Amino acid sequence: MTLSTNTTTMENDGELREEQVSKGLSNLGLSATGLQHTYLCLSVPGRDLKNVSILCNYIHLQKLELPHNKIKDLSCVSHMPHLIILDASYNQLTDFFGFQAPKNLKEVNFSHNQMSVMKDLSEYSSLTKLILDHNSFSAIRGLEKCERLSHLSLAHNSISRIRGLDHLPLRELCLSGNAIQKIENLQALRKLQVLDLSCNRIQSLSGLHTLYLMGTVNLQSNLISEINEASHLHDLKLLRDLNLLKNPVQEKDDYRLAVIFLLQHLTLLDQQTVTAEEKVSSVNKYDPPLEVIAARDHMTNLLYQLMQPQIIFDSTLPSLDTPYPMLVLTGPQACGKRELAHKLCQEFSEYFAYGACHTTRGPYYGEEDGLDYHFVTEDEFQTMIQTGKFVQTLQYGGHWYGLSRESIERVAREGLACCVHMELEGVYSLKNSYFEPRYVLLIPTAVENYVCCLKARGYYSNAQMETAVSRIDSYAKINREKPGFFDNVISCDDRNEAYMTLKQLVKEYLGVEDPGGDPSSITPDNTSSNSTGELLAADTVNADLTDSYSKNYQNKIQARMTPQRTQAEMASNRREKLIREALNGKSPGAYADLFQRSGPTAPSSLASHSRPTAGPMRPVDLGGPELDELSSSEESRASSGLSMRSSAGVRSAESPTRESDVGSRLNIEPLDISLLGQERDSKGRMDSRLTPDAPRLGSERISPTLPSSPGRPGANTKPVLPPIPSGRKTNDSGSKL
Ligand SMILES: Nc1ncnc2c1ncn2[C@@H]1O[C@H](COP(=O)(O)OP(=O)(O)OP(=O)(O)O)[C@@H](O)[C@H]1O
Repeated sequence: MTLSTNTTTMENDGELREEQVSKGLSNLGLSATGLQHTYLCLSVPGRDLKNVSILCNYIHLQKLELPHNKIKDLSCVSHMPHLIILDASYNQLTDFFGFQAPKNLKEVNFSHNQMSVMKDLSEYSSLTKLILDHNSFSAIRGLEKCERLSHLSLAHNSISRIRGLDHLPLRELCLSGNAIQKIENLQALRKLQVLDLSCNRIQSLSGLHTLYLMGTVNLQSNLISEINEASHLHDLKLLRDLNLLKNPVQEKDDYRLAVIFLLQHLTLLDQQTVTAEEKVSSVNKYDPPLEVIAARDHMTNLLYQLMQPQIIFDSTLPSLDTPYPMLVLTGPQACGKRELAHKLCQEFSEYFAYGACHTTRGPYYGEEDGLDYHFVTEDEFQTMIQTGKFVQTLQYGGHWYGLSRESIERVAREGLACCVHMELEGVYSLKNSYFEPRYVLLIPTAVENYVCCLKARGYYSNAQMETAVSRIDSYAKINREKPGFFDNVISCDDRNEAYMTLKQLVKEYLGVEDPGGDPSSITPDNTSSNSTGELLAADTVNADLTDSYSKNYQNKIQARMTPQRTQAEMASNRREKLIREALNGKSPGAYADLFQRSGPTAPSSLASHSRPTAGPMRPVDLGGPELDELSSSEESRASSGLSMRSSAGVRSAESPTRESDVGSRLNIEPLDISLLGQERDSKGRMDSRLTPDAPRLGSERISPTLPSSPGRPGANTKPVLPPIPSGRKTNDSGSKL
């Protein structure tokens, strides 16, 4: 602190007198660091002084404060070799540093004077702070050698270009109120922390992206009109305070949220604190996490569904307590999910049928409406959303995709499990629903092969391909970080191998032998019937799926499907007839036991012990409530579980052969995908074929009694894997084989 003179008498000629000096003198001072220093200070503010030549005699002054006077000449400073701080603001100085350099001069304030030209300050190498506001400078120059200058202010001058500051160790720079149109030549100011460029004519924020220590940027009252300009500041991780007030960009819709999204480290925007709520809202709006996308999608579809007139018993689908078996193949676009789903449904037609989604994209070559997708217009799709037809939807690659309730029901009415394919968001969305599918992730591990597949299709732009490739990581990350999210993971680098693995997996789920017998025994271009009487396309297994698109994939599929569909239809009709009869009490037959007991809610392969081979069948012990405890809900289940029962994985108690099969199958356990994720990490590639025998870590075992998604409705009451239908086979007379 300095002591100011209280002198009341002042000579009219504006000359500083001895007695004023003596009153204004003080030898107390505090250094900027707060350490006590003894400065020899003179402070004579606001006395209309014009002539301070008397100060030539005060050669020991270290701090001189002469603000708010009318001084035009400061040459006396040349006689103060020890001067450290000089404040000559609000005077009439025209000469910039019009004195010989005091060797240790550190801080100078010449603001509110009449200077117009900066001169070379090479001799002032000790300068740390220079305030030159409200002068008439039109260019910055002469500072090159000021190697300690950390604070420079040239506000309210006539500067139109930023230059002459290269490599200065500036921490604060103020160029407010000039005529600057462009942020330039600041790249080398690596230590800059505070920048004030307010009240200029700046339109773009480019030119700041390398200033990594920047914490505060004031751009109030400029001409910034695009929100995207904020992305130039994206890499400035220490930026906390940004002021864009009075810029045209403020008029943009959602300006604040958008800027907060782009600059998530901000704590102050336009002089207002950025709240945590704003940060969350901005992320949810501009880059919603998959969970949020899925939650919104689920909410939308559920709400629209609930808004429709409800029809009791119009659905064969289960309720919250009775999961309907579905198989969901997921993975990045063009990884072959759809082909594998078709193939699987074809070969396991007694168990699965393909659930075709709706899409607004046009059919690719060879695709058929109703078989691959239901191709609909944008309007039709939106109408379907608003009439509550969808279980989930997704906008992907500019098109809508949606799985309709009817697509699933159509399959459920046949007594079959529905097999669908979808992207990750769809999986998240389904996990919100009352469906409890098994999710099999098909993931490319050889990226080059995958890119080749994408290119081979010839449908996708480079950007689309890049997106698809980048999503591989999303799938891998989730698999790694959320053990149990996918029930199984299969590498799809080789489609044939992938199919064999998938098939093996499904057989384990179902607990069946190969429905097609030994595939290697099937010769191309023939069909044969296997032990169960199913017709199999001859090249089902051996077909080279990798280039199936180019080989008119559709024709092949159709050729294979036609006889089988007939077969499947016959089987379905038989099942439906039997179920109806059973419900009417006419014929207990093959389905009677389905309505008398509670079916297991996870594949028997997960059970830890075998069941008795005869007598009333008990559910596999999954660590859940005992059969007796469940019996109270059985009647209601029986009335609602029309197709669910037939597809609930209940095995026949009357089939010892199958029971013994079950016993031998009890060793088969679900693949340990958490381990697989780790393997992929450590090896860079997953094993292309994942077998149930794959090694696993005991601690990472998936417990069948664990809820698959904690917090999900019903998750605490259901096992992780819902049942796949037992695929009860019937001969023509309807009795079990
Ligand atoms: N209802 C849906 N919800 C979410 N994703 C879906 C849905 N229907 C289809 N998809 C996915 O949208 C993506 C784009 O579909 P597209 O038909 O272009 O690819 P595809 O040829 O079926 O891919 P793939 O060969 O992997 O099956 C695919 O990954 C597909 O699985």
